[in-house]
Amino acid sequence: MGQAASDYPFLKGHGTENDFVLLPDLEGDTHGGLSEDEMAERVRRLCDRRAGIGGDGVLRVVRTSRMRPAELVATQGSRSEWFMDYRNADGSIAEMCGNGIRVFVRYLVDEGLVTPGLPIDVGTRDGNKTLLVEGDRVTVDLGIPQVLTATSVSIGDRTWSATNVDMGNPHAVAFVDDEETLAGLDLTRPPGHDEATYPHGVNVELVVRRGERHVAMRVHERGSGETRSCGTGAGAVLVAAAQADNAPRPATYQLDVPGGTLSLTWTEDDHVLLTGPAVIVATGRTSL
Ligand SMILES: N[C@@H](CCC[C@H](N)C(=O)O)C(=O)O
Repeated sequence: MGQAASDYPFLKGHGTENDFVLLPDLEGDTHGGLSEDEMAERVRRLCDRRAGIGGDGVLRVVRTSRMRPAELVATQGSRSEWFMDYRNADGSIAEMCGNGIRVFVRYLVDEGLVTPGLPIDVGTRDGNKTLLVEGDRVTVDLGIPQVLTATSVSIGDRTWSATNVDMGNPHAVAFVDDEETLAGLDLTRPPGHDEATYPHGVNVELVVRRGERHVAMRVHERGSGETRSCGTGAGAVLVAAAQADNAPRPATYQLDVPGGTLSLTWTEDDHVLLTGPAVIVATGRTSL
């Protein structure tokens, strides 16, 4: 009789339906021994929506001090006790995940590992992020965005000029004419983009206006495909919209995504704050 593959705990959660498999690995001894290739393969199996659990990405929850020496460079000397080791559904590593980190902190609160109502620090490959949990809402400070040289994106035979926003990870934000255009876009494949501008790929947000300080988006995420929300993408949309509107700071926008609604503020000191729900919906064990 063959030996059963060893199983390990997981949780499933989402923030405005940007969904994730969480892997508690607090001491780094459950997944920390895998090579990068083995971990990428595990992530692909977990995120598979038919043969796996299903998700836009994986959030490994690990103490910063328990990251392997080879991974420590990624923590950028983080002062946080907790590190969000994030991977996209295709197994690729990304610098940051704005919805994922909110779900990550929901897990820490539920487990009694941090205190709600007080600022919580989490390390990421884009440095330290600070979050606040207030009831069912979780706010993350996404830091200071960088607006880079304008670019363009294309879908089918249509091309739009786009705002190039670095939120720690790369984004291109394009405004389309109307709701009908937005609803009709084919996002089953990555939108065309300038490879020289985005040598490591890009997350593309397509946006329409719905009212004053109120916009809606669809998103194609690098490494995950079309998702129902994207937190860093939401931050990039805020920046592009507020710049286009010449909005005084603090500038607060409502952003509708297919999976719900997010609130965003660009503060006087240049930080982008993202607020919305973040929930855990299942827990279990798997040997995937
Ligand atoms: N869904 C995330 C973004 C995840 C990373 C992204 N796909 C990338 O490769 O940069 C979010 O909520 O920010």
